Amino acid sequence: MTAFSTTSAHGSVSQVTVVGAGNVGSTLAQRLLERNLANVVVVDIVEGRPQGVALDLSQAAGCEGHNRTIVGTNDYHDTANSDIVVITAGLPRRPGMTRDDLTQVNGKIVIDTLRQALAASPQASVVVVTNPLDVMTYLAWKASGLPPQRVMGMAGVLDSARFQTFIAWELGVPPSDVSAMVLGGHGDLMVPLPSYTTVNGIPVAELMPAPRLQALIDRTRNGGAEIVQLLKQGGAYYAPASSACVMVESMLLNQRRILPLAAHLTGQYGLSDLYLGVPCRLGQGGIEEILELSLTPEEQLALERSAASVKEQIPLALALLSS
Ligand SMILES: NC(=O)c1ccc[n+]([C@@H]2O[C@H](COP(=O)([O-])OP(=O)(O)OC[C@H]3O[C@@H](n4cnc5c(N)ncnc54)[C@H](O)[C@@H]3O)[C@@H](O)[C@H]2O)c1
Ligand SMILES: O=C(O)C[C@H](O)C(=O)O
Repeated sequence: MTAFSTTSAHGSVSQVTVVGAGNVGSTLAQRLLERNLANVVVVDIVEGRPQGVALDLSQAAGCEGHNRTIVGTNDYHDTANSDIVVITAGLPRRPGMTRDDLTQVNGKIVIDTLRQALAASPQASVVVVTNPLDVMTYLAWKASGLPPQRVMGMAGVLDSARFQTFIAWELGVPPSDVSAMVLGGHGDLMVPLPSYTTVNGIPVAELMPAPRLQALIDRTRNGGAEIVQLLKQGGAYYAPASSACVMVESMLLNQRRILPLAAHLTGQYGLSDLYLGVPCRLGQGGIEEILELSLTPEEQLALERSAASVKEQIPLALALLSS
């Protein structure tokens, strides 16, 4: 069991609200508890679901040796004074759908749940997980009225973890030896960056032929859809929960890690007025810094294409704010 203890700004044990007690939300709650990172309140619209998840996870505490608590509720009052709110509420896609097909239905859920969660925890930072990720994060930022440093989206950590895994399998090395970087929107046009991907410092392009590397890039771009196809109902949740947990941990422990995540751009990479996956330093107050990597002309073009496809969806999402 980890020995550290996380405390919030007000001196008590940190608290995380997880909105949505479905696959991603309940697995994230499990990760947070079992790493002893925070007390968790999980909230969902379905009566009984968050309560059942909380009871089940509570009964694992002795076996897992953690001393954090979890409450399951349908009432946002029970989530009061959380340090971080993670939004996982919303529909996952089905085989054949794109993430963008979820904009209308999930946009309404994100606005509604975020407003209720922030009314109870106005000091919280927000991590959005719900798809389509970059557009939902932008919508959450607009709906919240919070500074952009406190609203971010989880996808780059997941996409990079997938790239890391595929490279590790290809080369027969442990995943922990691979450091991978994927930028851009969390869609088919995401931008895996071999030039910033290494195996213990060795650029990945030196370790495999170009066509193999391209196949791993393509598999990474298709990583979510591959699992949606396999599961038939719903999408990935173990690696997404781990990825969200990494972001929450970096904030709660003020690790100030540099992680790819969806951040609000105001001219970085020549892009503005959207949320897109870029490397950020993540600490207690949220996003402390957006790092601007030097990209090749091809990488820059790929990032711009990815940004354009995210931007296309923004008006549709913003219309939900006034409906
Ligand atoms: N960003 C990423 O990388 C990433 C990764 C995995 C999943 N996702 C997305 O996360 C979302 C959740 O995925 P999942 O697999 O957990 O789905 P799920 O269906 O298992 O869980 C979703 C939960 O949201 C709840 N919910 C729906 N409307 C609600 C509301 N108004 N208030 C409170 N709760 C509400 C549902 O009752 C359900 O329990 C999906 O949109 C999915 O596409 C994103
Ligand atoms: O692919 C999905 O619909 C879920 C998620 O975005 C993922 O990448 O696993």
